[in-house]
Amino acid sequence: MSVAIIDYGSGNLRSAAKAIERAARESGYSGAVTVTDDAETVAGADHIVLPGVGAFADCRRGLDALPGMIDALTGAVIAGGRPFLGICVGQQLMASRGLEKETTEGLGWIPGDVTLIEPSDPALKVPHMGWNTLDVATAHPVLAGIPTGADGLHAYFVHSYHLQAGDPAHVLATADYGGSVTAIVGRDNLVGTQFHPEKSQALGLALLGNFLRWRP
Ligand SMILES: NC(=O)CC[C@H](N)C(=O)O
Repeated sequence: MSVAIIDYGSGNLRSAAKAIERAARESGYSGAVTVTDDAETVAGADHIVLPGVGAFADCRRGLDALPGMIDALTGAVIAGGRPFLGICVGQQLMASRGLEKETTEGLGWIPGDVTLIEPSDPALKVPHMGWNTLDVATAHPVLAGIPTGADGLHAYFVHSYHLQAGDPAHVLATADYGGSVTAIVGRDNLVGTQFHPEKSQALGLALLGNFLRWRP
């Protein structure tokens, strides 16, 4: 058993790795947690996590720059059906395209574009930065046991863009920020969070533990 966290120079990996290690300990996950830039390690992992901060295009370039990584990732996740978690821009990369500053091709796993959020209330600043609750559209194993809705636990967001899925069934949860903002996308063995589970305290720890237990 192993979980690979892909290191493609996008930063923020330490906090993601630490949170996943803690979730692994607390959920009794016995596998290794590895931060790696090696395509073969990703190809052999049982669970795969793609974090990401910064601009969509920079993240795409970073991923492309790792020899064999896109093929290894696609092989493991799409052909192999291994459980995948994208975090923030790692989640945005699941889309067909990112429209941040320039148009950049995504992995195309969740049809749709990553577009600027436009809160209806001008007092709400972009980036959307801070804590927000989740409204669940479709119950999902990674959300098992997590209180959601207005009285639910809070997730931590830092973003200006979100994934507008072409198929509404791919949006598993939203947050309200002057309108609906995509919070979690997914289908089959794929899941992605716009918020940062590694900074989302109780909600994040529970979600990461659920992800490690997930056998889609
Ligand atoms: N938090 C970030 O790194 C920002 C992610 C992405 N560029 C967005 O604004 O949606």
